[in-house]
Amino acid sequence: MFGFIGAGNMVSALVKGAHANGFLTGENCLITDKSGISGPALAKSVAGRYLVSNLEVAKQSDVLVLGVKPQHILAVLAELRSVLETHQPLVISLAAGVKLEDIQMTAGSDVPVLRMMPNVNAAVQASMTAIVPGQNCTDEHIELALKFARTFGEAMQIQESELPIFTALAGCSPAWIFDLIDAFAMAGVKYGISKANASRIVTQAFLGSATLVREATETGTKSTANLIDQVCSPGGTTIAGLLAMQAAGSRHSAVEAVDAAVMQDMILGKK
Ligand SMILES: NC(=O)C1=CN([C@@H]2O[C@H](COP(=O)(O)OP(=O)(O)OC[C@H]3O[C@@H](n4cnc5c(N)ncnc54)[C@H](OP(=O)(O)O)[C@@H]3O)[C@@H](O)[C@H]2O)C=CC1
Ligand SMILES: O=C(O)[C@@H]1CCC=N1
Repeated sequence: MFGFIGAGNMVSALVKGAHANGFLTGENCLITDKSGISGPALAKSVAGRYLVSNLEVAKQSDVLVLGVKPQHILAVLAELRSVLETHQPLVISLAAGVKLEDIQMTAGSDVPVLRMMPNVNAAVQASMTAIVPGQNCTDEHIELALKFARTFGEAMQIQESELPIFTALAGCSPAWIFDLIDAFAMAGVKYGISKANASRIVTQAFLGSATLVREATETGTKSTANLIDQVCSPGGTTIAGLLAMQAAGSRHSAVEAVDAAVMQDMILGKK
């Protein structure tokens, strides 16, 4: 049985993806929340069961996914500690920043805990998800977590020290990419195209470019630099635009975004 505490943006995306895959069904999915609004709606959409109490969900779950904000996760774990120590479900934290050490200490020293960092693209089974197992996780726990994560995209096991940069590059980047898509679409509007058409054009460009990069890098045929060269005709429109974009700080702003996210991850971890 999979239990979800929190039914917000991330859990909704992940449950939707895992349900589309057929992994989560009405039979193996329990959901709870705080307000009694988002949880019942999510449970209904996947034919899962909504329970009003965190403790009830924890008692009935073999895998307990904590999808509450980083600021709330330790309080929720403290509330559940005695149930977790007795039942020993695999506890999966989605929280950015909050360290395994703190999760373990609050959940109880024998409880298997694991950090997972998915992203909202899980809703369309296109997340890039990392898992970091804690000291009590067995190979079976790790396999189960990877199997679960692969129902809503790709998944990999990494070290906890790599999670801040992974969180920036995979967890946060969808928002930055949505913002870029919106910015290019607004440029289309400036030139008289409707926002809807401009968004559709730009979205297909992002989708196609990402697919091409993945194919070229996986087959080892071309690097991203080769692909850039392929589009930039000498004296053409693309090189003019690319140099303008770089002069405006596009590359620097990407690194600045990552730096700020990594810094915020550290701040969340200290709270
Ligand atoms: N959003 C994202 O793209 C990503 C988020 N994450 C992580 O996922 C976690 C959730 O983020 P996100 O989904 O965006 O947050 P949301 O605010 O959308 O959702 C948080 C959920 O937690 C519930 N909640 C809060 N307190 C309690 C409580 N005491 N008991 C039970 N439920 C509670 C809320 O209930 P209610 O709905 O009733 O208010 C809500 O459903 C965070 O830790 C974040 O770091 C990780 C990767 C990506
Ligand atoms: O903004 C956040 O903190 C969460 C973690 C990664 C994406 N959203």
